[in-house]
Amino acid sequence: MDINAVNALSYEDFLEVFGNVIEKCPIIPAAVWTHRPFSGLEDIEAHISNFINSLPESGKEGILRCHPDLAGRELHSGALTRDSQEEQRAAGFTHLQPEEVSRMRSLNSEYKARFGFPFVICARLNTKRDIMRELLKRLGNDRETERTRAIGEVKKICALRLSNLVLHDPPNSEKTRVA
Ligand SMILES: NC(=O)N[C@H]1NC(=O)NC1=O
Repeated sequence: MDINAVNALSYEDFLEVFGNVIEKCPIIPAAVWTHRPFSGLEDIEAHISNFINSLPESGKEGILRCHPDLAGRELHSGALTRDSQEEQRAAGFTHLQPEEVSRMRSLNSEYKARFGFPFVICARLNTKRDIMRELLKRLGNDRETERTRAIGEVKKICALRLSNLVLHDPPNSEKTRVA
């Protein structure tokens, strides 16, 4: 879909397509829709980022809490969103050894007990080994540093989800090619 097609979407259709670019937070694309017409993919991304930045800390933590655990129980129960399932598969979490599953679950619990929100990282940009190493390292952060870090990862996840939905071509390039 190119940006002209995005700008032509009704509110309902926009939400249907972009509703999960921030995991289980359709209110974010719903708020951003008001800013149409978008000049391109980066413009949508910037509006989403500004909206998130404008939230109080409790709102940012709320976004983090909408994310499922990596290698959590939902991975094999079919309860994940299609996006999350695919991202966790890409990082290698669908084929963990039993000891890796227990390690991830115990680190995830430790992290949640320390910060009050789940550990979030962009799975597509990391291998399972990187993720385990980061989880251990980030456990040493303070809550504010960690909240900021995790929201940065939410934005990376969003950028990749958006790039799967919107063509990078500048507007009208299709028409130019056809002509
Ligand atoms: N907890 C967590 O990081 N979850 C996620 N990361 C990602 O790339 N997709 C997710 O659902």
